[in-house]
Amino acid sequence: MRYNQRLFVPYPQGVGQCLTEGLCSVIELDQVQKSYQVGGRAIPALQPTDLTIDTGEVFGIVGHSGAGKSTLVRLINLLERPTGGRVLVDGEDVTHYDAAELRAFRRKVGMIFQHFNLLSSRTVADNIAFPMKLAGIYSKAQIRDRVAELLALVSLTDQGNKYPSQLSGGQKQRVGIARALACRPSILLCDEATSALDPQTTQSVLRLLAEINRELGLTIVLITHEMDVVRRICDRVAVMDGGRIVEMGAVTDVFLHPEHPTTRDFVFESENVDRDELQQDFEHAAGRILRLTFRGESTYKPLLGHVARQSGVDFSILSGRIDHIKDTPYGQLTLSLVGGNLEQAMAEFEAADVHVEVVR
Ligand SMILES: Nc1ncnc2c1ncn2[C@@H]1O[C@H](COP(=O)(O)OP(=O)(O)OP(=O)(O)O)[C@@H](O)[C@H]1O
Repeated sequence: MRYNQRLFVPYPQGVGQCLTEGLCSVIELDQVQKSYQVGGRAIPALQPTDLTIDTGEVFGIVGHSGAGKSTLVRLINLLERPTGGRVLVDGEDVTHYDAAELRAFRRKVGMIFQHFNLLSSRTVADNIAFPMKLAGIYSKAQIRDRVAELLALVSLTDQGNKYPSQLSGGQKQRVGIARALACRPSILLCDEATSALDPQTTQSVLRLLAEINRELGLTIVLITHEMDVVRRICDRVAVMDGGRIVEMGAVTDVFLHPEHPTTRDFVFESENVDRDELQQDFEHAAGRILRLTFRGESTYKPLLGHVARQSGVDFSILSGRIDHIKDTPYGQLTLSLVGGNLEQAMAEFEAADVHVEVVR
């Protein structure tokens, strides 16, 4: 039998057991590519891609419409078959699984969707139970207990007998999350899971996903077109454009120092920065313009007054913000500086672990 025993030990030992060993759910794409056949022509959607997502990571994939995000994610659970390359989970090539192996594999990879994809004619409890019933390996008691556990996990204990049409968008997505977790997957794929929700509901669904990641140790792969979603819960991010990954790294690095133009667009958009307005402000400002990036501890240090006194520079603030990237506080300030010793001021900022970029 070719089954990866760690992935396919059935409930209840299953994934919990392999997670405590810290072994489950490393996803590797090895030169994976995908073209769709349209009218006899091959339309490339994903160029050959190498990617490793580690156990317990929250990995974000951001990109504009048509960039290839959904294709990439659907290749992970083989909802799409690659036209080339291999998909490996825990070092095992899953690309050539037969139908039975694929069914077992998919139980270990939950998925949630933008429009929830709930069965409207079934109650909340039945929606959550559905994948377990489909799997045909769980007893009635196991299903009942698991549904109760999941309703509590997503804070819907009293809603089990309602129908999806009686729920808000946020509640529907909570049902979607509970259903995705029913068979105790080790990987959760989220395809634009918060795109149909208002900002407040988005926050609460993201908080729930972060909690699930932290407490259950699930690996989460999350597609979005909003950098803000990435900033709030992801550890690493890949930015996609034209069917390829154009930039990838820790969210703090990519977000604070974006290099590719597409990444820069996403970051500016998420910061609500109007670049034309900013440019006009720059034109009115005297002296040198510096962009300072504070990260972690340095965010809260009373540094500006100290540097001004030491170096004798005068400054005015052109733009600024303080926020968090996951749990790390950061700040960004754009200053115009006149007089004094500019070199000394820059050296003082850098000595305090502040990244200094000369804008003008
Ligand atoms: N089933 C399909 N048949 C033909 N072409 C497809 C199919 N699915 C996707 N494509 C094409 O592949 C490319 C990538 O699509 P994909 O859905 O992966 O992008 P995306 O980044 O997820 O976009 P969106 O954010 O709009 O969902 C697009 O050009 C799209 O038109």
